[in-house]
Amino acid sequence: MAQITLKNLAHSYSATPTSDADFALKQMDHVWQDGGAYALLGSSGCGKTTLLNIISGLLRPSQGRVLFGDRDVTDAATAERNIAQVFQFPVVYDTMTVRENLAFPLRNRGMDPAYIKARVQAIAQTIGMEATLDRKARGLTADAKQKISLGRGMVREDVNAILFDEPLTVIDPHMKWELRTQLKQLHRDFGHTMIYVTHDQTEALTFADKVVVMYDGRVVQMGTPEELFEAPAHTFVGYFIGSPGMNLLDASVTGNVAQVLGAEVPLGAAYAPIKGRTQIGIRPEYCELSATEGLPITVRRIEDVGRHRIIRGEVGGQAFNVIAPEGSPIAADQTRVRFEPNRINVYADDWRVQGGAV
Ligand SMILES: Nc1ncnc2c1ncn2[C@@H]1O[C@H](COP(=O)(O)OP(=O)(O)OP(=O)(O)O)[C@@H](O)[C@H]1O
Repeated sequence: MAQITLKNLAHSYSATPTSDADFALKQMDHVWQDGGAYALLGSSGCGKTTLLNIISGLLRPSQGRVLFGDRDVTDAATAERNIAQVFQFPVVYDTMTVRENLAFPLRNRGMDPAYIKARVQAIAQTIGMEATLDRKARGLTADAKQKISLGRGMVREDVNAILFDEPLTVIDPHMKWELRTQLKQLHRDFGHTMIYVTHDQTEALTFADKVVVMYDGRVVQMGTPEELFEAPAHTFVGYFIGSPGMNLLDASVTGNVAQVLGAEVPLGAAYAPIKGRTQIGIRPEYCELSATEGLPITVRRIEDVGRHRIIRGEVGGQAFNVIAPEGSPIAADQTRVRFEPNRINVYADDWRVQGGAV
């Protein structure tokens, strides 16, 4: 297992990049801790696969270095990096049995047959395939084949890291939940460094200790699910994490007061003068309808989603969402929305500004 360091890393698919826009990955410096479970999350085209391919050695970065522990592996081929990879679609040997498929990476390294037998059995149990161990892979469903791929990715205990590229895409929804939970358990049991690429926030938040959010070729935040929820470092994180995402309103901020749509909104922290486009961000969970306090809101519709209700409306002509507890009455005179001051984040040109004591 190893700590992975990305030093001064950047990548352009163009041989002659001239501007930032030509870089699929903008310059970054990051350390991924040994034994961490990371999810790499972001929308399509933000650079997740590019970054994963650089870590695995499928792609050489146009700038910077990749270190596994103290070893510089920037120029090392994938095979030399001692990693396991699981891709979006199954990679299995059809003519082999499930057992032979799972044992393959261990046999290849000349491991002891008794160890192989026990290890394959343990992995088969984890992926729920003990009963099919002696069946040929040919003829199995896509689900089952992908479970074999996952099992093979996890069978070696001595790898530096396991990289998963959207591995649950072909798995049915119920099984997805089960496999995610098992992956997390495997991480607890064996402590491998795991990097899991996905564009699904539920998948990322349930799997990872640390979620790495990418946007437009940059890592915009690396944090625990709670940090991403409470203090999104970038407006994209606020929008992307949460259902619905964070509300944003243009504002001007002086000290611990924001001016929004001509009204004063108290903030939980004090801010030095801010340059650039200033916005306040507030999660729907921390908003509340009121008859007397806050900004005017026009309610458009109310959605019942089980444990709570989503009130969809508009503030200052912009879409705005409020989450209300299930069963709480909404009166006709509740035409305003108030915010919890301590839960308001302030942004300058999309980046979170740290406030100070009031
Ligand atoms: N081989 C390539 N040649 C040129 N441009 C590429 C190549 N591969 C990716 N890109 C570009 O680099 C950017 C990042 O792509 P990448 O595949 O890393 O994103 P992603 O976040 O993994 O997206 P997805 O979730 O759709 O797989 C995109 O603009 C993409 O068009």
